[in-house]
Amino acid sequence: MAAHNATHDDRTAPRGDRGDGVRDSEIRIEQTHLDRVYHRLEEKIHEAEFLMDDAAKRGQVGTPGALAERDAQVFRAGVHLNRLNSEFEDFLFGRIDLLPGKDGRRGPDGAYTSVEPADDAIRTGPDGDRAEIAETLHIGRIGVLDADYAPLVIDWRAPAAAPFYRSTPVAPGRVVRRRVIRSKGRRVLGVEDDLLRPELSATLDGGALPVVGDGALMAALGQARGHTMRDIVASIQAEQDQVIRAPAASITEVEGGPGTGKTAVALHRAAYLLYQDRRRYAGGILVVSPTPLLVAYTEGVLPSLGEEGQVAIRAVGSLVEGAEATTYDTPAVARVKGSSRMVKVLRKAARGALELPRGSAGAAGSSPSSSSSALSSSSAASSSDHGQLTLDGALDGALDTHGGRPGAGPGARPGGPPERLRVVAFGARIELDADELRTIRQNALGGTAPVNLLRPRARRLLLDALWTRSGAPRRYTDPELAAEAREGFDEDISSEDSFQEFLDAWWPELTPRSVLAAMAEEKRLSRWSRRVLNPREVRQTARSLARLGPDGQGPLSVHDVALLDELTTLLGAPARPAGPREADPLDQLTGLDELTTYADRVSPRRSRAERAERERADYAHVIVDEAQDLTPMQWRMIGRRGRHATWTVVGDPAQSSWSDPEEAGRARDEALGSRPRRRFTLTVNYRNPAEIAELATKVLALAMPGTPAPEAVRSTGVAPRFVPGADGGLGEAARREAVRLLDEVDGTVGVVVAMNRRAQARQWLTGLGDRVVALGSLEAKGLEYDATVVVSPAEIADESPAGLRVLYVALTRATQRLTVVASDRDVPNENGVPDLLRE
Ligand SMILES: Nc1ncnc2c1ncn2[C@@H]1O[C@H](COP(=O)(O)OP(=O)(O)OP(=O)(O)O)[C@@H](O)[C@H]1O
Repeated sequence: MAAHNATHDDRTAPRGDRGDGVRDSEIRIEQTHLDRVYHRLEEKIHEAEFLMDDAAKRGQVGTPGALAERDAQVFRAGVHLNRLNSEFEDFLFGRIDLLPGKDGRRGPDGAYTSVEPADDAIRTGPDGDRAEIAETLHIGRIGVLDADYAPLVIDWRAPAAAPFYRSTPVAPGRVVRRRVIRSKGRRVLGVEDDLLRPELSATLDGGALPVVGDGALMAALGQARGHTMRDIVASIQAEQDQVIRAPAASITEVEGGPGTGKTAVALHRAAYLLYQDRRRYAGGILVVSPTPLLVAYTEGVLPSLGEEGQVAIRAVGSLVEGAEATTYDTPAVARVKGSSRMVKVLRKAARGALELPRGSAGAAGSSPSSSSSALSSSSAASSSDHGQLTLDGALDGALDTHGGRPGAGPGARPGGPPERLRVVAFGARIELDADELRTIRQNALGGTAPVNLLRPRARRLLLDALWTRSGAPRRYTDPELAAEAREGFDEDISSEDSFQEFLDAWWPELTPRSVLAAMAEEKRLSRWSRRVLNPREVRQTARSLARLGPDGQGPLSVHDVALLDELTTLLGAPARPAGPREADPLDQLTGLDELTTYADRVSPRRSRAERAERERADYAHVIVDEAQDLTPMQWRMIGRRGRHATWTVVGDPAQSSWSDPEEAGRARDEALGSRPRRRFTLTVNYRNPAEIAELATKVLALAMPGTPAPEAVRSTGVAPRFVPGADGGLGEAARREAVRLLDEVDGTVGVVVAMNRRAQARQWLTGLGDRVVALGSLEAKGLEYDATVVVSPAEIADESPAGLRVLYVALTRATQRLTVVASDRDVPNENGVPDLLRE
């Protein structure tokens, strides 16, 4: 596609327009239609309010069935009301004028179903081709029918709306004119038309079909950017529409360069899937985004499309319940933590942590005070119902687990797990020593089951060993009597608090955070990562984990979160006694849309943990944005959340900040499984003007030689600006350029720096207001600004092995203007152009 010159003047210059008179009268026509739509919406709101009232009255009937019905009705009416009451900025945004359909058939919404025009739709005569418009459809965020069930507005996701997006001058189908309507609240502000069959003289109600403006896309692209992304529902392009409406089954993979609309398309696809099969996707759609900044940037898109609630947009560093990554690791550490080699290390750590002193691996439920209660309960030796079994007070090991405490008895390694279990049974002392306990532990740990879930097995093996040691098996020849005695033996020993205390110390319940924190000890990590990590990697990784502190509650890095998730799987959730679950009236209902999520939201009866656990596995569809950045460990984490899901994966290998794409590719294949894949490529850059795209392409050629760049769709006529900043004056130059750009553009300005300059860059911009932001190179991912200042390309490129690709990302964030500030390291030429950006 040729770059389109979209200066302000050009955009507003009418093409087929015959003056403001036509524009105004066309606006009036659309206003009349919008008034009808709002009148109908008001009627629907009254209906919904009546439904709510009626439901409230039913609530007085107390049968569970009636209550459930009321809840469902209130819920449905509430959703309906909410959607209708939402102040959609441009509720009605499109219109298509169509030729009659080939087969003359109409669908349930009253629109012709055929994509192709009827054979006799176009009449060829001496003055050229002529046709009469047979059908006009208005497209909006939700569908509205009039009282006779004729469509006033077609939902943008309905099949009848597809020609609005799909038709092109090359393949117009039935569409003669496509119109984008701009409105605010209830007022139509403007219309922009595209004529898809310009050669045709078309008439509408006997008059010529007027054409106003120069197309909506250019108008949309030229608008100033704010701090949040806008939906593109009024100007989705044909290649994007193919992705949005691709069938949900299996896996949809989308690649495309910067600015091709991958994020926008992914979010619109979520809305489309919900429209297509609300019941199925009410199970939840997960959108995984690389950074919290991108989450905040994109969060408003789905509500603007009328979809809220069913879609969770999460940063990859916040995917684990309760974990919120706030820091970034250095590239070297990130490389280790992201690598699938960590699986082996974590497996060892999860099992090895059982050997650690209590407190260092966070044994839940085994506090120091519970140890001293072991002392008192065990010293008051109890006598059993059998009168023959006594638990000795000398559970030395259990008491010694907090090494160095006064009263620590012999037989325990200071600071380590208990090394001796001693009980009195059948009038005799029975003891298991360190070697025996170790063998029992190893037997219990056999296989790959989660460590916390093996505690009952370990407990049983301990009791087996004590029973054998007691000599009792030899005393009972009658198997029935033996079984009965054994039952009593087990019951008596396990019911003692002190035995429980021993177990807590010897097989503590491990938490993922505490195991991760335990890995901060270099020697220990070296043991757990033998033959997997080299000494340098061990040292760097251990040092980075020290941030977590001894209790593991310190700040997590983005890459720590995937490790936590892996550990959660390796450790398993500790067994909890299952509490009785009250019947939820909403659960009894079937066949109602959105109930699952509603029940989830409102039911206080379901525990947080239960919800978190379900959330881990139960997404119906997973959308991964910026997929090229995920590390193997992150793919494993996301894979766990989409085991039964269908997927949409969007990304651009040329923007990957991960150093080993092949390793990540394998992990991605594993997460996605063997289901068939449907691949799409987006080819048009809607963000960058051609001048900026051209500069970025130079870096692309270095970062990924041979990769085609997407074609920029417009041009501003303004080339990127280069400013030598010299090291001492970098901040000054960056600030000066930011100020200049704030003056030149209406919207936002982003100043992108190498990650280690983030704090400094924030200082540089102090006092410039909230239209300007400082960003580390990795944080710029997915975002866009009217103008950007990229500070020292060389520093960004040298940051990591993927530095050139990260620089490519930084250079492709601007919609209008780009300034590059060079440091000495950039070796700028006399025009300030850094070495990297020259031919
Ligand atoms: N059809 C369209 N109509 C109007 N604007 C569009 C369209 N497609 C994309 N855009 C705009 O282009 C910009 C880039 O879109 P988006 O961020 O989705 O691209 P991306 O491919 O995810 O980019 P990146 O890979 O750089 O993150 C956004 O401002 C988006 O709104």
